[in-house]
Amino acid sequence: ALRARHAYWRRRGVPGPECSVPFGNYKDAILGRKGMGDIMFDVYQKYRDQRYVGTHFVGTPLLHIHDLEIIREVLIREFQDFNGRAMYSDPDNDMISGQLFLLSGQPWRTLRVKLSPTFTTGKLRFMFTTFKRCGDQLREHIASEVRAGGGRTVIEIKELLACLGTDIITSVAFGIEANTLANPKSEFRRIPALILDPSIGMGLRILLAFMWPEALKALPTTLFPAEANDFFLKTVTEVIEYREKHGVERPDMLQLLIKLKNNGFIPPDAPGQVADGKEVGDKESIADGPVEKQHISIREIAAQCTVFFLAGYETTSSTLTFTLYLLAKHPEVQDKVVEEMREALDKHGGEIEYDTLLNLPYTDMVLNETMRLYPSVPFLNREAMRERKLPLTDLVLDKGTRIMIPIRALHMDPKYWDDPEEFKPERFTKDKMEARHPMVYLPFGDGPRICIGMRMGLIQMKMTLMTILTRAEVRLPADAPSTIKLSPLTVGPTPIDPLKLVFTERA
Ligand code: HEM
Repeated sequence: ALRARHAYWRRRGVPGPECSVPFGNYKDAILGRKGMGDIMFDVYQKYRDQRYVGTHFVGTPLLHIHDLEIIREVLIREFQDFNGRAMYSDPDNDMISGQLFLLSGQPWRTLRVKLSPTFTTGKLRFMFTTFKRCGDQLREHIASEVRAGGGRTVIEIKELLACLGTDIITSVAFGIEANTLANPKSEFRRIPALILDPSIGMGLRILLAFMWPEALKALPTTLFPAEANDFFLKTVTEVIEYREKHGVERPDMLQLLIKLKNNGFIPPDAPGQVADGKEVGDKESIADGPVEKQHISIREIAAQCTVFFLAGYETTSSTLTFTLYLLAKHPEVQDKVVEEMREALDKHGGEIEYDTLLNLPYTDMVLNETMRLYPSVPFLNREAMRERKLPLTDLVLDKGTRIMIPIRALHMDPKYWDDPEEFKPERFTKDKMEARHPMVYLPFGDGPRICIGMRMGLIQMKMTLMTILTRAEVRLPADAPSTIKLSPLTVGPTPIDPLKLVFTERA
């Protein structure tokens, strides 16, 4: 029966690699030897010139899109027919799985419209004081380490940035100051590690959530360990009850979600403020006309805060880890970044404020180049919401067909990038970006389902880089590895070994 299912794409004339029984094309991912993104990368290398390619995850057919115009149709122009994720989501039995990243169709649309006002530029400005407090703690932490080392010290940056990322997102999403930089044993470090640290058990659950959700639903387990689900629900419930009982308000995301719970909407910004994913043309717009009042329950808030935590913490802290590593490896780039930052600081009275971070074009280029080499999410996934032809082709897709867009492979294709392995921020000057097809670079996805936290992630990363680099110079130690070894057990790029950098006080 499996052999017959493995003929699914061949019967439709779709090219692709041979399947083996029982795993199809994903044996190495299922056995924990390679990441899902690596397999899509390999398929792309072999079938680079095919517009699309079919593979099978056990018995489930997946369609990989390589052609940039088809990608644009799926993500943007024909989005209404491809808005789903085709992922595991079972909110009735597994509360945390009722969250934005996992939903499809109308439930996704409704929730995205409700949550978008949380992520506008106006709301980011409102929450910035909360970010900044964490930045101040980071500054103190680094200063005291460097002082203790007599002006120079070695710091393991993966852990440092994970603590900082945890503190920022815990503060902004849960309204709690965890200060894990000072308390590394906090539950806010231990619990997310159960989900995010490389492990066979979690790796397999996430693999199934992406590729074979029916199997995960049939198992007597939730997506995340029960201990983590209970922890997130309990935390959110307690904080909300406390705030409501004592009339406490705080500039954070949770406050906005409490407003959604009680009033059915989040107050809009002044005109001209935009939310990620909402500046799209009529056809792609997700909200037609005014949004009705829609309340949200405490359990729903807990599910969203949890995804904000996981999506916001892991992506930004790993991108920052790679950025600092690359800047340590390329001191001339680091010098230019610091020069730009110092000028911006001078213009803003020496303080890191929201506005200080808005005009840092070279730093933006460096972050873009880092996310090209190490995209936090190595592929995008979509679902055909009805039977229809794949845009710009005659291939008829069944309803529910899973579509994969191998962004890391596109980011590394020599057809679009000279010397793709090299770190060259100059690829991202305005002119060069305008000259390139927009679909060859997709670190935040695109279309109405683009990362909802893009601006927040970028602001957070620039604040952190400015906090660190204007006070300390970072360099690779003499025994540093020339490349970073990545875990095959996580979806995003996760360094296996500790990553140490030398921090020296700047004059
Ligand atoms: C470096 C930082 C980040 C990167 C590279 C990143 C990347 C991504 C990507 C590639 C997607 C999928 C987009 C698509 O399917 O087209 C996504 C979705 C998402 N991201 Fe981010 N992200 C980052 C930071 C954040 C932050 C800070 C938050 C929240 C606090 C966040 C929350 C989300 C959510 C909720 C979704 C699901 C959106 C939906 O399905 O409608 N992300 N992100």
